[in-house]
Amino acid sequence: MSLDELADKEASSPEEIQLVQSDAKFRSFSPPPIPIPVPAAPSIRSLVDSVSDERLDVMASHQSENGSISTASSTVSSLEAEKAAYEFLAQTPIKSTDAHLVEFSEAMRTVAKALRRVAEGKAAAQAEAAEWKHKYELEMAHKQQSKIKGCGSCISNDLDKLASQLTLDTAASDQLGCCGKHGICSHEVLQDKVPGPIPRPNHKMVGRKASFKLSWGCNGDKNGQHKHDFVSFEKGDITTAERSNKQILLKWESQPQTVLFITKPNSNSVRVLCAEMVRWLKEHKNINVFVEPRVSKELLTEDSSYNFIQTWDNDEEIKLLHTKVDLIVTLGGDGTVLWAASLFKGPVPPVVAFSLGSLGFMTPFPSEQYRDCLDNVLNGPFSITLRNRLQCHVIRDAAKDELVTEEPILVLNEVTIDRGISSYLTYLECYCDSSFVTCVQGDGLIISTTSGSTAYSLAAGGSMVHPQVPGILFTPICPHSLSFRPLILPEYVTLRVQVPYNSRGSAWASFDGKDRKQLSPGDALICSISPWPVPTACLMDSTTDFLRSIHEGLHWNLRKSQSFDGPRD
Ligand SMILES: NC(=O)c1ccc[n+]([C@@H]2O[C@H](COP(=O)([O-])OP(=O)(O)OC[C@H]3O[C@@H](n4cnc5c(N)ncnc54)[C@H](O)[C@@H]3O)[C@@H](O)[C@H]2O)c1
Ligand SMILES: Nc1ncnc2c1ncn2[C@@H]1O[C@H](COP(=O)(O)OP(=O)(O)OP(=O)(O)O)[C@@H](O)[C@H]1O
Repeated sequence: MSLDELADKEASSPEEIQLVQSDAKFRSFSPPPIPIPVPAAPSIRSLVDSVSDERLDVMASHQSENGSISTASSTVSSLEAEKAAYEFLAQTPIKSTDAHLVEFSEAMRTVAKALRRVAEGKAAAQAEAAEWKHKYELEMAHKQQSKIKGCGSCISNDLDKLASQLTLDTAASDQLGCCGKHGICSHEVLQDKVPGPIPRPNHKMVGRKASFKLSWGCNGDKNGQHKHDFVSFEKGDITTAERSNKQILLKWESQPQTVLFITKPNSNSVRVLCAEMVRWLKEHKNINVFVEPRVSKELLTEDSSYNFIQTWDNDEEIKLLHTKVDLIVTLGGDGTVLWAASLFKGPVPPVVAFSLGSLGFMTPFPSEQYRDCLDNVLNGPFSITLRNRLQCHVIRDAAKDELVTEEPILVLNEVTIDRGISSYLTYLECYCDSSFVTCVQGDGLIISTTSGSTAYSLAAGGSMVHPQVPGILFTPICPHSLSFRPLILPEYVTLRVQVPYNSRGSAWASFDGKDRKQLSPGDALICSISPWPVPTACLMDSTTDFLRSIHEGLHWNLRKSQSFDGPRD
């Protein structure tokens, strides 16, 4: 449905529907209710004319569409239609004050329609501008990268040079020369830059990144092959050449050297385990360790021999972390994995999540066996789940410059748009690419990744989806409608959620359950899948870990088995 049709649909008043339904009473058949627009400030005569004309149009359309009613409709004359309209108008007197009100409300609707069109146009232009800006930044980054020849994984002498670059630099065009056509090397994975100005190199954090290779197992055969062409159309027949969702393996090409620890705060058990693991990694594996500033203080206060740990002082240094860190270890629950992911606005190193929380959907590694687990991961190869993230842009109606958008926010679970503390229904207009999806009237809407499908979206009635399935979940929260089922959309679409001007209040967006932002009428939120997923290490493989989580974490479909004895066929 186009915006105009939508606006027209909204503009149809109860009187218009009433008009058709009343009119239908005079006929020997009952046509379905078809809204007949009431003209602005009508005279009785013109109203009658328009009603009889419309009536005839309706008859004509029914004749052509449905043969069974054509005989009855052929007996209806324009005279009868006019008479019917007069009778109806006599039942529904229109006073002159009503006529003014009708005229006034029509004018208001026209203004509202025009305002909405302007807002739509502006939001679309802003989204497009943001997209072009992003493309431009990537293009510039690629140009800069292409100046630097060679590949870090192939020319070891270049590694130090590369480490001092702000991004790990490998021209995309060099990829075949670098690692061959099978697999994606770490330099390809990490070549996209964090958007924004190029940060300066920080000598305090200089280190070497281990290179690795990704490969896709095929029908259980882990042969390291990765086909880029999933679909073939040889001889005009379209076939799926390869199934797209394969278990991905990460194989180190050089030894990982640096591990970043992200830990749940205010937990004694986490603090003790962190200290133990850091020391073990340093003493037994000679690994460089980064920790958060809070943890660095804690460790150094406890024991000055932890002076080998590294940390950061400001956000600029956090932006560089992905170029230094080979692995992230999280100690906590799912919230700690979300926190770790939120630190990386661009590429994310593989995450090894140890379970020290209550549910631990995304934390498959048992902390008691950390030595074996870390040994396996550091030696590789190991399975990973590539968890898509959503990139969310808030676009303010009040933004003076159309190019000015707030920094994008990346979420691993979901972005939620709800009514906040307001007691009014949330009223949100939703678009998918350029198509209108629906208006949400209820407590709000969850736009979730498949990883987030087992979090808030699940609680709101959304389906559980395997994290490797490429999709975006569209789940309403308490919709005031009997028919609003959750949707799953393909991962390549862009969603836009707009707070319309005629909304009674603001909406609030929250990102992975944090960072609430107010969305005033006219503001919009634009979401699409980010090019930077979170690779999480699997204990077994993606599917086994997922099924284990829903069984053990959520007790999915737990029921006592029926006893053997009893009635039989
Ligand atoms: N009604 C609800 O179920 C509800 C309400 C608000 C937020 N949340 C979820 O909480 C998340 C934030 O998590 P937190 O730990 O920072 O907050 P939190 O401490 O409030 O924990 C929320 C719970 O959600 C679980 N969880 C988080 N991500 C999950 C996932 N991907 N799959 C399964 N369970 C998951 C956590 O283990 C925890 O038990 C939000 O992203 C949102 O999905 C859920
Ligand atoms: N490194 C961190 N810095 C700041 N806050 C953090 C950090 N790690 C986790 N948090 C926050 O602490 C809260 C609790 O963390 P987490 O969910 O991991 O533990 P939990 O609640 O014990 O586990 P579970 O969610 O499984 O019950 C979350 O809201 C999370 O955002």
